[in-house]
Amino acid sequence: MKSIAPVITIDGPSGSGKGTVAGILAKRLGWNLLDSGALYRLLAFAAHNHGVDLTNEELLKKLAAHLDVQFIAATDGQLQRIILEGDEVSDVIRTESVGSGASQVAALPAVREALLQRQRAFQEAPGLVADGRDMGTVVFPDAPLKIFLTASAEERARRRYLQLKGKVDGVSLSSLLDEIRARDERDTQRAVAPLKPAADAIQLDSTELSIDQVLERIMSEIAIRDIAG
Ligand SMILES: Nc1ncnc2c1ncn2[C@@H]1O[C@H](COP(=O)(O)OP(=O)(O)O)[C@@H](O)[C@H]1O
Ligand SMILES: Nc1ccn([C@H]2C[C@H](O)[C@@H](COP(=O)(O)OP(=O)(O)O)O2)c(=O)n1
Repeated sequence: MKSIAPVITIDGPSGSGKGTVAGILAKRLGWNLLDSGALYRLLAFAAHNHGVDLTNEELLKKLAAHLDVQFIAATDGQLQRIILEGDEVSDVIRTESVGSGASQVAALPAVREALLQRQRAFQEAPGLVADGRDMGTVVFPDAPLKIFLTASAEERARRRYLQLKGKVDGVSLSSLLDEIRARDERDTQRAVAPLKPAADAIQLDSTELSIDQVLERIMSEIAIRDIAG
């Protein structure tokens, strides 16, 4: 019988720490990493480059199905790199305007459908850490460990502000808070695969926790389940 690689899903709103925690966990376990939000960001970015309107579901579906993207795994001292149509876009897709575009295209059912198999293809031995909004509910419903990571909107905006300050011109805490709230609203209210905890997810509020404390909690859940060998 073909053994199926285990998956740890980490879902939650923007700025809760999913990407950071997923990246460290994948490295620690020696597992593959799926940053599913990057796929929606890449699609929004590619649509902009090709002059495709973010409401044109038919064309976005085609673009999603043919997205020419490579994820180059993190190495010591280097984060994962993302290449779109031959160009490195690891940093440019991280702006809040691309995030907002990602949230818009992500509300379209045909786009989500077109990206589903691409995401499931990341489930390879020895295991996968997958972060996003619907990893535990839709993409990997059988995952043996599902985390739903949250934090207050104020704390998430503060984290984003610290992250972007000095790198991006004109960032303000109050506009980041507005953008985060608007994205939360769109991501939780959409009809298809909305942001919500899976029934069997462990909910972790990181507002008062450091990154190390969050990791410690997740490592203890991994140990309890004995899923990482
Ligand atoms: N528990 C935490 N405490 C303080 N800062 C954090 C915590 N978790 C993440 N961060 C920081 O917050 C920012 C956003 O984290 P990120 O992992 O990108 O969130 P997400 O992927 O959920 O949007 C990063 O700069 C990260 O270092
Ligand atoms: N599995 C996913 C991942 C992201 N999305 C959408 C919704 C999000 O607002 C955007 C961007 O996601 P991303 O995880 O990169 O955003 P943050 O790092 O949390 O700010 O994409 C989604 O609908 N489903």
